[in-house]
Amino acid sequence: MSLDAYIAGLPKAELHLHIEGSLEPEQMFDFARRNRVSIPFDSVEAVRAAYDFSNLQDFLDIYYAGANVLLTEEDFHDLAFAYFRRAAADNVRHAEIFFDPQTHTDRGLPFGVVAEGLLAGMKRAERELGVSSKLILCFLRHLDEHAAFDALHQAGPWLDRIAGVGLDSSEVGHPPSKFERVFARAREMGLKLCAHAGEEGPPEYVREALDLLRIDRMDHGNRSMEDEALIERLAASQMTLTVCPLSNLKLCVVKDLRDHPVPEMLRRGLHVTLNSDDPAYFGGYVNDNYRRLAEAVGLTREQVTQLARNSFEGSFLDEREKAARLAEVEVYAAKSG
Ligand code: HPA
Ligand SMILES: [Zn+2]
Repeated sequence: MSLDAYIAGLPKAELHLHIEGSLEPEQMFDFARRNRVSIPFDSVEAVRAAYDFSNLQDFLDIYYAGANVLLTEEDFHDLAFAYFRRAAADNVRHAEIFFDPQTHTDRGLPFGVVAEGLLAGMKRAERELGVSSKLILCFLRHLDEHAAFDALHQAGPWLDRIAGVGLDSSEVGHPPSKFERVFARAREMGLKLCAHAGEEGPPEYVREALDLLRIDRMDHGNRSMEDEALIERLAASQMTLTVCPLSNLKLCVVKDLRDHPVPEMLRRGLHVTLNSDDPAYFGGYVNDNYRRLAEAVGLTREQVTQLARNSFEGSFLDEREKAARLAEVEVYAAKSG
């Protein structure tokens, strides 16, 4: 069996996926048409041509504009279910998806329209595709602390169906320290904590995410590799890093996939996972990330299997569910060996 075929059938979890970043250009046109919203493109090709980014902010400007076509509960349901269908085709058995409520409530949508639509799509995916999932509310870090508290407050009626909080959007200039109090509040409420750190921001931001936000999982974390003490700390604590190779390539975090830090992260014993981030914008879903990285840096089958194990271990599933999913990985690895 080729490594590509092995990757295709390997059971895996996706832990870093912005649901708004799964909005494919075709869907953008469908939603715009049915909601009578105008978009500044005349064809799917023109949209794809605009996806040429030189940094995170370049991408975010287009990503937030794309979200304007999402208006109804049905839109959010359809967006989520389409993602799960695509993920199921990659043998993603479990996904923990981020959403950015402030992007929508700031345009006048009720929080409940977004949450109910996404939760309905998640429920249907569990029922029809057998893909389990959890929902993570991300605070936009370019906005202030008060806005983050407001988003957490608005989430109140849905908090029994929200697994955790995250921190995304423009990193540089918006350090984790800005959100220390709202993360402390989320922790008291029993929510899991994630934060994007070290995508473009310096190792100091990674340290703040660990020490001030006290995160359970780190999104990206690439620039941790510039700091020896931080590498050792991440290895010792086995902090899960949700790394996104094709995102890193498209946003120029790495110049070439051959320079990607994952092999060094694995060599240093970091608990790394592979994820798609914003697949509609970055040119690939989970299996594309595994395959393209494996090809570029020469991952072995054993390394690929370890990445899949890590994805379940790093999830917010309970220990019994984790064990069941991990057993599926071992059965697959043994059968395909
Ligand atoms: O990769 C990302 N980084 C920061 N914010 C984001 N929002 C969507 N994707 C990203
Ligand atoms: Zn992200």
